[in-house]
Amino acid sequence: MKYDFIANALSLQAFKEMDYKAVAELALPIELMMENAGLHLARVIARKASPKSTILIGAGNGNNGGGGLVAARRLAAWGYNVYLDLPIEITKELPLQQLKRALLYGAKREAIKNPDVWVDAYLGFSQKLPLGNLFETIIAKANSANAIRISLDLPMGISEGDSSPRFNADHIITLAAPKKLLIPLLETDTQIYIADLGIPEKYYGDIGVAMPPFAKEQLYFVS
Ligand SMILES: NC(=O)C1=CN([C@@H]2O[C@H](COP(=O)(O)OP(=O)(O)OC[C@H]3O[C@@H](n4cnc5c(N)ncnc54)[C@H](O)[C@@H]3O)[C@@H](O)[C@H]2O)[C@@H](O)CC1
Ligand SMILES: [K+]
Repeated sequence: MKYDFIANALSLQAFKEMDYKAVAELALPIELMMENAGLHLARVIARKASPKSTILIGAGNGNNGGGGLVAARRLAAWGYNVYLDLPIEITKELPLQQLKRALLYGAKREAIKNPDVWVDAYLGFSQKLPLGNLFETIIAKANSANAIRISLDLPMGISEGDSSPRFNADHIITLAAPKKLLIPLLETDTQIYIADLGIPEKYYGDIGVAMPPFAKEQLYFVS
């Protein structure tokens, strides 16, 4: 039976509670989950890119950005041409560490104008709307670019309680569980994947939902 995205979708609040509980109880460092998130993201990007593609990874000063920077590092290691768009100074410890690594691996700090692939790891589940001018300008440029657009976790511009311009993702790699905020996108051409971060099945069961079928597919393709 197909996994029911809608029946198992979580509010952001419920998702964060499950996620934080697993982190606290299982001694799971965020950095470990970020490494998994970034690798899943990099795998999807690598499938969509060609060896000559230019890949622009937009990263913000948070854990969503940190995941994007892990992907930048992995892709650079595989030989891809990786560029970084860092509209906000990266100051927080984890994303800063990931930035240092990505640069050492050869990613270039340059917001190129016409990338073949444009990755949105600018903001994730802690984004506050309205986004503000800086990010709205990036969204306008990205949405009019002739690029494959890929978002990590939640596209920038999608959050609870508001509507805003949003990064028009062709592909979304959402983390660990389906999110209610993504349900309207099931009716569109956007392709959604759910990536396993290693949260045990029990944590899903405890809040009354089913874990995506990660035992078989750790990067589960929804539609
Ligand atoms: N267990 C976890 O919490 C994990 C989180 N991960 C990733 O981390 C993301 C959440 O990370 P964070 O909580 O660090 O936050 P985000 O990366 O979503 O946002 C970063 C920061 O941006 C700032 N911000 C929010 N709205 C803004 C706006 N409109 N303009 C300018 N700045 C704004 C906030 O200060 C926020 O803390 C998830 O979406 C996911 O991608 C994963 O990497 C791994 C595990
Ligand atoms: K994002």
